[in-house]
Amino acid sequence: MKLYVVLIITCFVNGGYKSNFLFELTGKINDCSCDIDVVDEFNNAKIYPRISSLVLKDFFRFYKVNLRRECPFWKDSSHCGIRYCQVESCNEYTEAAQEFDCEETPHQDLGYLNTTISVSSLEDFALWQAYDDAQDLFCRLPDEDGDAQYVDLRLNPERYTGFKGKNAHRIWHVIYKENCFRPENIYEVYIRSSKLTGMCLEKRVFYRVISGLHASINIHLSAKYLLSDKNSNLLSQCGTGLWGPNIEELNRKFAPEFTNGEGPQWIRNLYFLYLLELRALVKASAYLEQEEYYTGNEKEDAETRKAINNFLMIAKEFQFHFNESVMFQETTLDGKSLKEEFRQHFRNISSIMDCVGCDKCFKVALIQLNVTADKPTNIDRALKYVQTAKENSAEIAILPECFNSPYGTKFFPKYAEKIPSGETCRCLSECAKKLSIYIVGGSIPEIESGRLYNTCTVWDPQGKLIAKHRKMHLFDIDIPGKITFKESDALSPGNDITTFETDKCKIGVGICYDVRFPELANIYRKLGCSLIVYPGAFNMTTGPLHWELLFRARACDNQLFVAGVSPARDLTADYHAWGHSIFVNPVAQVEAQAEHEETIIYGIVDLAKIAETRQNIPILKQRRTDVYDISHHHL
Ligand SMILES: NC(=O)CC(=O)C(=O)O
Repeated sequence: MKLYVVLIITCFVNGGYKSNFLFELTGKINDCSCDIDVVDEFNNAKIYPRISSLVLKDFFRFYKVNLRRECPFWKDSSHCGIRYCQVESCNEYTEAAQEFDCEETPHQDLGYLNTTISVSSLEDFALWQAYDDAQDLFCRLPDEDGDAQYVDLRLNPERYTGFKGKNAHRIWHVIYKENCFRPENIYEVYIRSSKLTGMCLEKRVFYRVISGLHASINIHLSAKYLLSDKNSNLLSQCGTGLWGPNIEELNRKFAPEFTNGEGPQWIRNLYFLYLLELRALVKASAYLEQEEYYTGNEKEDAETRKAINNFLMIAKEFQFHFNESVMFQETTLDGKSLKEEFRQHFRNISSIMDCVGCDKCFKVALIQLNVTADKPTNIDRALKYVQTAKENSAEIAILPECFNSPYGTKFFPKYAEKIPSGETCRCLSECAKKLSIYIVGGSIPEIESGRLYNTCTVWDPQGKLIAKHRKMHLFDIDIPGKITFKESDALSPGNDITTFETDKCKIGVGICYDVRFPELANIYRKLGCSLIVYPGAFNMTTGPLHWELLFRARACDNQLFVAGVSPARDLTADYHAWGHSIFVNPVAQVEAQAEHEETIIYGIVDLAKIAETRQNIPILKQRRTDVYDISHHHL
């Protein structure tokens, strides 16, 4: 058993916050025999310093959690909010206290989940798992399932909750309305403290625990608030903005004048929860004193054990513990069923936590550009669209194949540039840096050592060239009476597969005709790509025939996201592009598709969708590699 709950609560209650309130909180803690000041003194002097050092121990620092577990109660549409999961900024309390009137506009850095774990930590986790597996576990632990992963709590401070807009309210509504005991004829979501006394002790306790948890979350969010996101950039790690305490926010959440007088009661409930958890730890001390706190590092494990024992000794010294022995006294059927109801409600609330959207997604912009014969115009227009993409919160902007030159072998020598010294590259680099955005630079004719290539460059938000893909499969086709095209008359093929990393996921790159070759997409999937981008210019013959089919097929085969970005159709040009830029999800559904005119379409890459698809239709695990080798067959 880990001490997370009490750790969290005690950290919230630690001194300091009280002096920031515009109101005083003193006196008795409801349903307990102890004063606020007594708890403060005990906590600040004895508990908080110990917990602050305990949370740095690996055993507590790394927390195993399944971030992908389905919400069992409703389809969680907050799953993939734009940009990061975040807590909405709130203006004022509404009638229903503890509920804010919130704007939907996200604070851009809030909620970014940092899943960075060092290699040595990963090695340690394997040891921990082996150790856990060897134990006799009598119940199914919540973190047992295969999709659970460790997160480093130090890298994911409490400011992150994943709550967003209506979904956050829905979660609290369901918790309070459907999973809290309520006095009869009270229909508001939050029960006024004066009405709580109409319920028996057990039901009051339940309500106070939930309200205390809610208060602790709100205090934490105010304590680590995004004060300014000036220095942050879209794909950089969490924390590049300026974070700190927001006293106004704290007061808006708790001051009596903003909360119909209820805020101070919510804080009292947090104290109540603190006492209840302290008591729970003391009750479990016999067990906790024997726990090994195994992480594989003997020295640290011994230190952790020692620190826990010391902590428990101190906790036992506290004289005003919550007296749970007066609860569930009735041996009647009613008394027993109340206890069972208690258990069920707590279980439900734990499951509801899976409905807290966890953002593992990002927005990509597919820029269907009208390409002209004038190179500077093309570049200029492309960059303007990148700016629009950024303004619409896209984190990656993708340009079409041959975006700086008309598509045709006769044009390639004239428009070709060196990479990265050519003018197009310089502009892309500058733009990526200025806007702090990833740019997948469609493709341009490249010249190197006298050879021409059809090449895609990728730029990171610092303006650095992080990948370069030369079209591997040249577009040489002949459909009599329809279209004849021979890229190999002018171009040489590239010989390298190309991926690049963002801090969200790995991305594979192909160009147009490359999409027809499933092997390439298959390799990208094997390399761990979550998205494959194909700048591409199909035409009026092959476009209607195969464009959508191929993108859906690549997505379907590999259960990942696929984006195809075409130039807009220009009927005055030699080559009539099909357009129809397309964004396909891992279940092979078209999530966005353009017509043939110049436009931007957007797609959301939701990494959880990939995991879900692979779990639901596990083709990647069911491959019969034992029978696919044809070298043994007589053909
Ligand atoms: N233009 C291409 O490279 C490919 C294409 O149009 C097709 O495959 O069809």
